Amino acid sequence: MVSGLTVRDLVVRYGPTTAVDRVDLDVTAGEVLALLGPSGSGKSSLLRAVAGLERLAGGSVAWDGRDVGDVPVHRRGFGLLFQDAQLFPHRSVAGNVGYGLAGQPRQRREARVTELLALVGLEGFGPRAVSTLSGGQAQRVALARSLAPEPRLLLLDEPLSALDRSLRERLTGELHDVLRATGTTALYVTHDHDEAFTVADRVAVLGGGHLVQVDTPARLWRAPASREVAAFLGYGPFLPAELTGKVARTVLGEVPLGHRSPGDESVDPVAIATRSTLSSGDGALVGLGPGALHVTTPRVSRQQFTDSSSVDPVADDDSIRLRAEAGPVVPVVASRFVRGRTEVDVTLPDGQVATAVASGATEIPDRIEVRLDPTATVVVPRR
Ligand SMILES: Nc1ncnc2c1ncn2[C@@H]1O[C@H](COP(=O)(O)OP(=O)(O)OP(=O)(O)O)[C@@H](O)[C@H]1O
Repeated sequence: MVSGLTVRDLVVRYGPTTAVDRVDLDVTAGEVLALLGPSGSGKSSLLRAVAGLERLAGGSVAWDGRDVGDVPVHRRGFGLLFQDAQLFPHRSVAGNVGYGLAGQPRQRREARVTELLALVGLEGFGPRAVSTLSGGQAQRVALARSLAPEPRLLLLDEPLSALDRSLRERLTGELHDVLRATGTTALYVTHDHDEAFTVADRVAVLGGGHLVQVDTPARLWRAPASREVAAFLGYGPFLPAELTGKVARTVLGEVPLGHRSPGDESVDPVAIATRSTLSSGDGALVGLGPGALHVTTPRVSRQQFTDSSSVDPVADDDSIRLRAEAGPVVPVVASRFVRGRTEVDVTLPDGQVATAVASGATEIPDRIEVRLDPTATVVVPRR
């Protein structure tokens, strides 16, 4: 028997707009799957269709192999958690958390409410009026309320997006822990890839209503299927690359393709799997991830290092060696000191602007030498 959620060929339309276009998706029991994508990509429409809040224009939604298309929202056994906590203002915190347990004996209900408040870090908050809660506390109460009836599937739509960044980061970790501790099966809508990567076992990327890629966070990060996915995850700029057998050659240097010699950590097996599917005729793009460009300090102070174009490649043995070690020297656009390191925006030889990093607070001249770290790049098809 198929266990968990099965979505097949799902279509959601609003008049002429197709918001979800023939999507197939599986969430197995106990799994947390994030739906990630830019604004308007169809995430909420897909989630609402699973919940029963949106009419299906095509396809099916099933739980444990049974179609739930005709089952009304409140009978699906699915819990919902939205961006706005939507707590009942005239009930206490305990009254909110216990709302879905109305049919249970009082003692059992109270014990469950206490247990859930402890789980979300709000021990002792039961008697509080919800109007006295901070945004983060209110969202935790909403989470406890949605978990109370032990839904077989929890549907979360941007549950943290109304909170400020530091609180959001903290609650993302807590949410991960709570969902695991309760063994909750969940579908989690977010436009924030850090949030998706922290909370989910697998991430489904949507673009224009289509499912573009589904994978574990680590595999998605290391081997995005296209430039669009890579750009959405934060890679960029993208450098045109010429594929020559075992490397992708760019203006900043070479990135190894589907090949690794023993002890060579510069390409990981996941990246190899993707990169080996690129064929040399198609051309490729190398996307720069965070930290892919380093500001380097020339080891030898020579005139050649101030402008790489002035290096004579065949001058003498020494300069050939130096040339091989040097990266391009590029003009600096701007620099800033962020989180203990210096980020430097530079103009690459092809005119694109990229960010290079230097450790610590470093004095940055007008032109710097940069070097590419191939382990922080991705190679994607050019089309
Ligand atoms: N009630 C509606 N009526 C008409 N069009 C809608 C409606 N809801 C959504 N849409 C459209 O459907 C498409 C998908 O919207 P949806 O809200 O599912 O995307 P999303 O990825 O969740 O976006 P966001 O992150 O901004 O919430 C968009 O083009 C949107 O304008």
